[in-house]
Amino acid sequence: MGTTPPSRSHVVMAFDATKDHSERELRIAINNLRVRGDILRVGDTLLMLGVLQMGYQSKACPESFGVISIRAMEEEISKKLDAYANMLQQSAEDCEDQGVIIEVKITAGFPIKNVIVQEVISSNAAWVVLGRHLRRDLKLYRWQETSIFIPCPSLCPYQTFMSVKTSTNQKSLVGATPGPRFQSKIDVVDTNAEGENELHTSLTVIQRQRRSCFHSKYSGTPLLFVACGLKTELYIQDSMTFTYHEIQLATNYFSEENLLGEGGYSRVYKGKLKDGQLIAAKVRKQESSQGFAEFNSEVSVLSFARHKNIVMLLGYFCKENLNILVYEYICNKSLHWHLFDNPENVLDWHQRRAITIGTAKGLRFLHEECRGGPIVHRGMRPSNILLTHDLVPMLGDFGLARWKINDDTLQTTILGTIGYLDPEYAENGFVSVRTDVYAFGIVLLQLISGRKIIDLESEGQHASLRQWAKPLIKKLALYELIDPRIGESHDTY
Ligand SMILES: Nc1ncnc2c1ncn2[C@@H]1O[C@H](COP(=O)(O)OP(=O)(O)OP(=O)(O)O)[C@@H](O)[C@H]1O
Repeated sequence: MGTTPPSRSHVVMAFDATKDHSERELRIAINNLRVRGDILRVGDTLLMLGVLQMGYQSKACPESFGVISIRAMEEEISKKLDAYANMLQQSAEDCEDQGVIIEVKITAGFPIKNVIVQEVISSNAAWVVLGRHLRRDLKLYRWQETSIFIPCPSLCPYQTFMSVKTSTNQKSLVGATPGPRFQSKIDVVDTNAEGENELHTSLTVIQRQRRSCFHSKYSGTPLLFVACGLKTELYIQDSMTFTYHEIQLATNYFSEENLLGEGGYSRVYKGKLKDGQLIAAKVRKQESSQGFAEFNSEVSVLSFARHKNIVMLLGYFCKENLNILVYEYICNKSLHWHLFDNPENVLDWHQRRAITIGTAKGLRFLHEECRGGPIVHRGMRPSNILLTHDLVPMLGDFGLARWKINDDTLQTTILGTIGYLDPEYAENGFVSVRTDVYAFGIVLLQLISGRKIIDLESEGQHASLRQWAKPLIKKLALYELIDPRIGESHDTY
């Protein structure tokens, strides 16, 4: 190998993203790089650079580089970025154990070699590893005087390693203007190369990048870094940390009077912070390992899911076996309490309608608008819908929530409450946003009818809400579904 590269901070692994690469192929390539030990070191960043040769069209026909083609490219890049981020999840976790961060970047540009060169310069890379499809292009580079080529084990599809001198020889090496290191949106960059011979071509690049952030405790966290390169997750974690003492004081040392309730995995205490903010502190039962998974899930999901119909996580405390989540306090109990435990003040039709719409908005936000991809709540039921004093619904209890990084259904352990589980999930463990939509449908039936999942006062099949409601819905006898306690107050339309 000879020379030691001047900078060890970045290693670029470039591949042709126009071609298909399997997860296994990428994992083997990265593993091979890791086990060598001389290229990737602790503290390094491995940039997985996928190059799409889409810009070629634009070069041939620049006027076609309009809004439509850019949009198509953006979509293609986003799709690829999601797919590769997904495929690299496991490798990123492996690398993280070794102190190496993986970044994924998809760039559409032409000519492909200039795109790589630009990236090498802008990331100040110490090494470049080229995928086999790109290898033949290597001949075109004038890098030989500063490069060392290393043959790779045959299994590895990334067959050429190259060390580049990034500090002194940048311009003479490549002759392309360095692009911005991180971009916060998709950018179109046109640069005229100033280098020699074949590198005298115009370079058109559209790119998008993500930095991997694989939470060491909750691997379901998606890649959220679109381009800015900031470690958003770490920032949130640091700023959201409470001390144990703060929570102790706020809850009057977790006194019984402050106990709001007890779930399967935790106890929830009301409290008041020094600045007057009311909180609900959810303390995990130490014996519960499922509780620890739930704790991580809530932190990961609620750190990013902020919406007017979603309970806000203010912070948390986490030390060894002691995990506490700190939420804003929601003052008016749960929908379950209002529907089933508060016979004196029955919710009227309009209130139920507003609660339905607010709940649906919270759910739509999770499924369609949340940063980082769809979130499946998996615990949609009236006891997890908290109400404010003016009956605004707030979705809570994200212990079972999962990121859904792509559109495929995800198979998982079946957790949830019987009666709200859709058949696909209950029978096979396939979870998707439809899991929540089904549960929402059941909650909707409960809001309309005021009935529990199992009505102990009814007999036989009629005891089950779903079996009771289904034939009525089928024959469109919808008025028969309506809670008799609200009489004629409903809006027929
Ligand atoms: N942010 C909050 N504000 C006010 N009360 C809350 C808040 N979060 C939870 N609670 C209340 O604390 C109690 C326990 O909540 P938790 O979510 O742990 O229980 P659960 O949903 O009943 O049970 P499980 O965890 O088994 O699903 C419930 O009565 C709930 O209404």
